[in-house]
Amino acid sequence: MIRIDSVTKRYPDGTVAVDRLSLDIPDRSITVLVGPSGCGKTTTLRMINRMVEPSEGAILIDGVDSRQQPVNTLRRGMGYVIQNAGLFQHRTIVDNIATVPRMLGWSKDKARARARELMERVGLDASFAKRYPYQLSGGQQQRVGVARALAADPPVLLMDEPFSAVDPVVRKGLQDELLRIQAELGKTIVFVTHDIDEAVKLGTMVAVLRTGGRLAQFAPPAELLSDPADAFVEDFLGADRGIRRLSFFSSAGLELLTAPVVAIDATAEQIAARGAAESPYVLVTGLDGRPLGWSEPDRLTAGQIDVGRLLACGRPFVAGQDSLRAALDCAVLSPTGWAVAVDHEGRAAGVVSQDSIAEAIRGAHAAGREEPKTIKAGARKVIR
Ligand SMILES: Nc1ncnc2c1ncn2[C@@H]1O[C@H](COP(=O)(O)OP(=O)(O)OP(=O)(O)O)[C@@H](O)[C@H]1O
Repeated sequence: MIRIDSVTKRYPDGTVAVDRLSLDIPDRSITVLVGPSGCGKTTTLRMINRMVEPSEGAILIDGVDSRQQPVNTLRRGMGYVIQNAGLFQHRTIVDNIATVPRMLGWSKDKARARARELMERVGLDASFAKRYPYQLSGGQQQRVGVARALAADPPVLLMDEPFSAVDPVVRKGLQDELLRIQAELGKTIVFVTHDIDEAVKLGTMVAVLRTGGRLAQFAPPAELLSDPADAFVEDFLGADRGIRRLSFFSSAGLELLTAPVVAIDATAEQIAARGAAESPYVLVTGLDGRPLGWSEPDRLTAGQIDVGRLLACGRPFVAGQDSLRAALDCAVLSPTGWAVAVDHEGRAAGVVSQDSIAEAIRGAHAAGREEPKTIKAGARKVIR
């Protein structure tokens, strides 16, 4: 565990960047530092690897004051990733990634083999190995930055706004990749961002800092969204935190109706029977079970169902895997107001109305109120 123990940083010009900050950063999880510009996020991160020395207080790594070990030893255990990756422009990708192993005295072959293995892990095609950084996109360079930080297999990764300079689609891909890498490798990651959505998506724990480097709240994201500590945190979280909180509730408990689902080769009797079921619409599927579209039952003619005349079924959600937020989104966007649930193979698993989803949300909130406040770090993950 990394313990930030009542740390203050006062720069020589008198600026107090961090003010008596205390945080316990749990192992093998992602802790996000978030807050407005100038609130001391970068300063805090840099105090962990001693690029900046605290003016007061201490940082303990597994109970030992970080000043008790040589700074090089400390940094060897901490990969560091920054915005725009900070790659060496005159080195190939493979040699950029091999930098730290080479510094540690690995042979060139061994370091390059390790670099190639990491390229695959961060989703970079092997054909990039011999290229130079300028021949890669911003998102690809950022992946190289992550691979380079992982090269010597440090237990800790410090990441300072690593994905801020790339477009939203690439950024989402990088975030998903980081979550996957974290699940696979179990690193202790401290991640700085000013983007609260990124913090909520990535963080096992989120520390919200306010200007002056003071801690406003330190909590798992679901708790942040349900119980912001004060008006500052509430404001920082933004207007739709109620909807965003639904990302933490599973769709597993939704009652799916299968009666209103008919296959494209349905008989007249089957269509008539479905018409009497609980929904004013039926969902037509292909012979493979995949949803094709909605229709009112009396508009369907057995044996002659015209797929082109069906109402679009929109994006379905994966029953049990996706969140209540995803299910609600599907229902809101559906022309019928009903969401389509599919299984992992994309076959229709049933349909669900907005009313049922609203009921499930009420149930989830009621259950949430009964839960203990302290959620164990690492015990939760945003569903989708
Ligand atoms: N070397 C320095 N000398 C004096 N003041 C500094 C120095 N570095 C940072 N500061 C000040 O300390 C405060 C915190 O800066 P820091 O970079 O840690 O904030 P931040 O939250 O990471 O900001 P941003 O999101 O804009 O990167 C700011 O007011 C900044 O101007």
